Amino acid sequence: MFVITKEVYFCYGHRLMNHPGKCRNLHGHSVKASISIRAAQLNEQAMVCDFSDVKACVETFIDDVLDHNFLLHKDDPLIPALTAHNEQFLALDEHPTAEVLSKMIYQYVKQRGFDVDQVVLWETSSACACYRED
Ligand SMILES: Nc1nc2c(c(=O)[nH]1)N=C([C@H](O)[C@H](O)COP(=O)(O)OP(=O)(O)OP(=O)(O)O)CN2
Ligand SMILES: [Zn+2]
Repeated sequence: MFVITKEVYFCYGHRLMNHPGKCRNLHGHSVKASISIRAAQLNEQAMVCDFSDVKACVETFIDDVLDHNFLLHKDDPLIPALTAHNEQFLALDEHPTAEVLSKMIYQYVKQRGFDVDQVVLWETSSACACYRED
């Protein structure tokens, strides 16, 4: 099995509403997502696939949905105030943890036909979450 990995960088604000510590406060991260694609056989270019194809796929999702957005749980009481002030946010069914965001990226890239091995989201330089299946 061959595995390639492409890294992409982006930013978001969020909070973890039920967190017992400081992560319940509004704060932001400048993060790295590592998207790994696998293949049992290489293509005619001797590649799993081109790094740039992975980048083009994932950047569409990240630019449109996650980058410089404000990620909140759908029950966050801030949402009515943000809506009233016409501020942008993304309401999620789950808390916006690194685990949830890595799964969102995984599912998007998989839906676009890539055989995704795993997605790792580095939320800080010392903390990451990984989503994979099988
Ligand atoms: N399993 C998870 N734990 C935490 C998440 C998460 O998404 N999944 N998120 C947070 C915070 O949002 C934020 O990422 C803070 O993380 P933490 O590593 O605690 O950040 P610090 O910089 O304060 O940690 P240091 O130990 O000082 O590096 C919290 N937990
Ligand atoms: Zn955080």
